Amino acid sequence: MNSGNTAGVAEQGSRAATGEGQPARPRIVLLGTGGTIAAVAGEATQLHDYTVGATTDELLAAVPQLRTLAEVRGEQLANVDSRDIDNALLLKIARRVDALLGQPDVDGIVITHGTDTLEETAYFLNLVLKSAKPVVLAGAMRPATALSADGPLNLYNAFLVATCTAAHGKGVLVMMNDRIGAARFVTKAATTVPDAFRAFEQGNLGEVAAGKVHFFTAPLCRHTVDSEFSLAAIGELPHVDILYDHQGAGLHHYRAAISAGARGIVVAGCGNGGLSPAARAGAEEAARHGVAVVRSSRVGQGVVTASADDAVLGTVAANSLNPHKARILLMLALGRSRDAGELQRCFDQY
Ligand SMILES: NC(=O)C[C@H](N)C(=O)O
Repeated sequence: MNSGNTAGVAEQGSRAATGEGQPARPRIVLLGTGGTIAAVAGEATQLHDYTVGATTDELLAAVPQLRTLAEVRGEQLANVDSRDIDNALLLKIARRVDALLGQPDVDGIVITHGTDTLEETAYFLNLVLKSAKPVVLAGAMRPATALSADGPLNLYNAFLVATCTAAHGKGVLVMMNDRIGAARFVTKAATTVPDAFRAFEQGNLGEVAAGKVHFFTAPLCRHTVDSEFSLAAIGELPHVDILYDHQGAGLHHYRAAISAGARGIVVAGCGNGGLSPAARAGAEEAARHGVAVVRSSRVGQGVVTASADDAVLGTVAANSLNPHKARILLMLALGRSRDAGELQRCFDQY
């Protein structure tokens, strides 16, 4: 049985034998949140301007093969475009997943989700869930009504992964276009093609090929059962803004964020998290107001390294987290400490 960190073809899981001597199928909950995987359009050739609305029951009915893999129960948590997800809905999703994972009659969870902000929800779950049971997010780049819709196979593959013993303990996973991504590393890197999700520097954890799950590797950053963050400690998430740096940037964005009550600002900085004069002045002003500033990058790949300037400005380097994932971690880390050294430790470990 391949249930550890060894690479290879993974076994599908099963439970105790039934009365007929057949192993019972794992019990998987499908949580629907919306997205293009649940979207319909007027024409099969219409790949944009579609409407999110297909229910979890309809998604399950469209892929009857799921029942051969698992005992499935569907639950509709939301049905929205993922850009509509706010902190309150993010917490609602996380709390429901957490509660389900605590039930002995749930062996794993598949979440359908819009792809635009899928990596934010996946990374948040990766940091707060306290279970080794598989949690797999799947989406689609084409609506359910499209020619060559990618949703049904992404969903089937997500169930293959969620019912596979090797998926245990690998953190929250993302299943798109036959690839198994780690929530920590995967990012949406293209606007419309089905092959939109990549982990440029770190690669995929595995792949589904010919109906078999292949794991290549496991993520090393702290996650799930090894994470210090817990939903129980969170009332509401603090206000953290992302500001995009550029030539000719203005200080007014920083002032607006501070006066709107932000407790943290993530700067999508230039190159290796470099700050323009306005961003630098913004970081100084933020420090005077007790607002944490994290330097990420607008580049999209690579590590933002700690700099001597961080000690001067009180800023924190985002490591290899893109700005939107840095925001997720900063919201959680601020719930524990505002100290720049502590925040940097979090960015180094997660
Ligand atoms: N492909 C997608 O799922 C995009 C969609 N607009 C979303 O909810 O994020």
